[in-house]
Amino acid sequence: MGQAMLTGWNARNLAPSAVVAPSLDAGHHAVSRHDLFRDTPSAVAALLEAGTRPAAIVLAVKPQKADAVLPALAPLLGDGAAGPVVLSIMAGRTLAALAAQLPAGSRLVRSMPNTPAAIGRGVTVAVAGAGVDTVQRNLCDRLLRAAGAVEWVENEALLDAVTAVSGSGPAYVFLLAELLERAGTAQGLPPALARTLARATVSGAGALLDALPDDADALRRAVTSPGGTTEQALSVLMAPENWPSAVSDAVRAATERSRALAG
Ligand SMILES: NC(=O)C1=CN([C@@H]2O[C@H](COP(=O)(O)OP(=O)(O)OC[C@H]3O[C@@H](n4cnc5c(N)ncnc54)[C@H](O)[C@@H]3O)[C@@H](O)[C@H]2O)C=CC1
Ligand SMILES: O=C(O)[C@@H]1CCC=N1
Repeated sequence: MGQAMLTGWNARNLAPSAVVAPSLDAGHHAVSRHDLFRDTPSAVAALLEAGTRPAAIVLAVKPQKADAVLPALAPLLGDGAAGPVVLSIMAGRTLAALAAQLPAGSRLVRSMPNTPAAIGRGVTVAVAGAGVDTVQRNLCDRLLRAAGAVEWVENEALLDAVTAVSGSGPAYVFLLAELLERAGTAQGLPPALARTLARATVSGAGALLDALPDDADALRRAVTSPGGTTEQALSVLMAPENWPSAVSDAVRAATERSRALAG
């Protein structure tokens, strides 16, 4: 996901210097390839040796790796209140859990992006922790907005359901493409044609949803001729025990998993 975000920044020509908040010294980098170092202590040492103090540190490791990575950031954070803003994209990991492993007063933002970030079509929800100032919040907003839309919320508890809907959501859509391809092949389509149709249908429908102001249910109804083929398919999919309960159960399970990853 960190790579997808960096791809998004690069695709939009947001070089590190371009995302530095105007009020910060020119030598301060909001993001650099150091962020991609796999070895956090080495990356921290390299930044300190270069005299570079980042304006933001993006935490994009697995939540399960956080315990190993967070303490290694301390030399960069110094006195937390005066240090860089730490922008986490880790699922589940709460602001309180992050704060407990970072110098006192560290300025923290928790966010949940999704993988369409790689083409600038992601959507992220973010929540700012105590003490994050306007400059830091704007910096995080610019970093996240380079990857797509950004929504800020005040209530951190919403992040678990956000993770279940939009963070994990692309996987549900890709699964639909997989299942459509498989079902088309089962109905006799050559596999290559089934693949082409499934991909084009999922991406085309998504693009239509994006391009038109209509609600999803209106677009669905527009496809559905009375007595036609779509109606037959939807009578299966929309049966309460099928997609309505499956999607609801899936989002509930993901929400609960996010809560369990709190740390
Ligand atoms: N994959 C997704 O769609 C989304 C993932 N996230 C969050 O992003 C985070 C990363 O998830 P993925 O990108 O899926 O995992 P990933 O395994 O693709 O990426 C994790 C990265 O962390 C690096 N890494 C591992 N140990 C490290 C260390 N000690 N120091 C520095 N880097 C280290 C790995 O080399 C790898 O590049 C997770 O916290 C996840 O919850 C958030 C939104 C969406
Ligand atoms: O599966 C996960 O835990 C991460 C968070 C949202 C998407 N991928």
